[in-house]
Amino acid sequence: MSTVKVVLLRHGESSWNKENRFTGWADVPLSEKGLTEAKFAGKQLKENGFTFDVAYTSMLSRAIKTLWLALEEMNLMYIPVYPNWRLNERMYGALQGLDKAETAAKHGEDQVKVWRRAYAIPPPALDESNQYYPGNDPRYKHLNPADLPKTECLKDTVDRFLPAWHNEIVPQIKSGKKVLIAAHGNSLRALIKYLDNVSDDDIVELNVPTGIPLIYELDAETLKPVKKSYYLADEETVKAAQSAVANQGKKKE
Ligand SMILES: O=C(O)[C@@H](CO)OP(=O)(O)O
Repeated sequence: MSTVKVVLLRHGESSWNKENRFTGWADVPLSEKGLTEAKFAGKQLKENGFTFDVAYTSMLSRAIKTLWLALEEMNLMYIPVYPNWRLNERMYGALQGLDKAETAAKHGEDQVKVWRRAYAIPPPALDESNQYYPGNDPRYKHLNPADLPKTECLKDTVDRFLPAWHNEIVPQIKSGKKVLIAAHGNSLRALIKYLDNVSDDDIVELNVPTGIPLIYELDAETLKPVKKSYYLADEETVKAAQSAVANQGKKKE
């Protein structure tokens, strides 16, 4: 059976990850730590013998910059890079910009966990006057306004991500290209849910750390995983980074 590898990379720490604010489609930059994580991810990929023919990313700077820095480390700045809005982070609606711990103190940790991780329950929507409404952002001017979300649960993110997977990314993989996907915590959870067929309940507990490449080995025909995906880092580092993400929704003591 022939197999293909596809690599998923969540962007490095952003300034709002650092400040613990809900981000979604808000276009915030990488923090200093995030810049370092992105370069380190590229270094790790190179040292482990990975190379790529084509890369996909979102329309958001933190994922694009992560990809650029990783590709620079790998001497792969010449490969085609396709930014696609369908790979954007899950739209966090009216929560965008709010402090996660303060929101937990105000509405309760359980409610915040629902807003952060429930599969089918979206956070409150933003309206068109909100500074983060994507309809006011020139990068989305070619999109049908009906496609622009005002909030999303993970199910909505799955629904808008998968057309990019099936129509853009899969044909590249099938033509023998090695693909790197640089995206976001929740947009990658959407893809992981699909690839691993994770149940609606189990996906609630799945967290993706920043800046650590996640390797999928897929059957070249069916594009189903032939073994469990793995991060390019030791288990302890990954677990600590995943629980740090999970704990962002807790109140401050
Ligand atoms: O704020 C966000 O957009 C995401 C990713 O940073 O956070 P969370 O892990 O809370 O879904």
